[in-house]
Amino acid sequence: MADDSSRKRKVRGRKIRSDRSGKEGRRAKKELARKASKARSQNGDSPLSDPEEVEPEPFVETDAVTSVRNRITGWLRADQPVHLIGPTGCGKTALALSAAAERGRPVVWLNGDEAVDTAALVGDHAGGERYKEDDRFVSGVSKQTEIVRERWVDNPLSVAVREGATLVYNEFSRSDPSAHNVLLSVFEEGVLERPGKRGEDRSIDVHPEFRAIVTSNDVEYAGVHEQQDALLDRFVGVHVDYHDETTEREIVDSHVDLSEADVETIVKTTRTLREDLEVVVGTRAAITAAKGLAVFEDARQNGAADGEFDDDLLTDVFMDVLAPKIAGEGPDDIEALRTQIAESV
Ligand SMILES: Nc1ncnc2c1ncn2[C@@H]1O[C@H](COP(=O)(O)OP(=O)(O)OP(=O)(O)O)[C@@H](O)[C@H]1O
Repeated sequence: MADDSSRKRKVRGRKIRSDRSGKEGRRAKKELARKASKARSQNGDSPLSDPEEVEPEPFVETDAVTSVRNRITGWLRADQPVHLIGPTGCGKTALALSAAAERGRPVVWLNGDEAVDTAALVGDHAGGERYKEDDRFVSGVSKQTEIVRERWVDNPLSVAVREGATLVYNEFSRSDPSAHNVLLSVFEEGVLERPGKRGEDRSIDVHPEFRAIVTSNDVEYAGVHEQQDALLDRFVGVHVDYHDETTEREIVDSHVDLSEADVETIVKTTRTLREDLEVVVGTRAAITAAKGLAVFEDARQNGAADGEFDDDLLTDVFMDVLAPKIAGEGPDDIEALRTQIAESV
């Protein structure tokens, strides 16, 4: 994403820095969201989650961000499920949620992991209700019947296809590929089969407004959790890369209360580390480092200007932020990471 495409900006949502006008703005926005939600339910839609409320984090829109988001919403309008592929922490989830919110339909959120199977997607029997009927139709003779009524509980995919929601399925490639067989008939035939369910409503007709956005890490996309081609072919794949420097600065700035010069230093350091290190250094790392530097009072050398942090502390902070990425590795690797960070800083 080019730097020059980031001039126009718009910040939506909540900033940590809060002033009176900000609070009033949020109150007005909440009120609008409440009215929108009411209007939607009166139109027959089920407000599963208010699209205004699925975006509690600040969302920065530069031209570059808006352009990717428009590609996503465009494909959704063309009734194509969208697969967002990109490195960890580059902003896929934020984009997916923003595109979903833009549609003004209810949003259903799902996180992929090993434990997600077909039942976790479509629903399951949640035990049975058991009761006894005791007939004493002839004096002295009694007939007892035990009745077990099964209770079925729908899970996110069933709810989303029925209600015409936008399904945001984060890190979907972390789930077992066989769990996704049910998605094939959803995209192909417009029908969701619920394998465990008995009776006439075993399948659900997919609502015409149902849409899906899935995200995956570009490493896992090609890794052990490879999903079946037949499914991946149904999606359009939108590749998302790290944002340009100006956008990253805007994003960090929207999350913390630091001066522009401070944010600039943090983002520059993050981008240098991204080039120099083997571990993935996403925008999330920049935000976390900025949150740390905002609270550590000894972050500055005496008399240092905005944007100048104590080198050792900057190293410590980025070390803490990135250390989880080499968790489980030996002391040599930890030391090597520290040395590399110190050199880059
Ligand atoms: N446009 C944006 N406006 C504000 N914050 C953003 C924006 N894009 C990304 N962020 C922030 O950057 C961080 C990383 O973004 P996000 O979680 O969307 O990345 P991701 O690519 O989905 O990461 P992962 O691969 O780990 O799921 C989050 O804290 C998010 O709030």
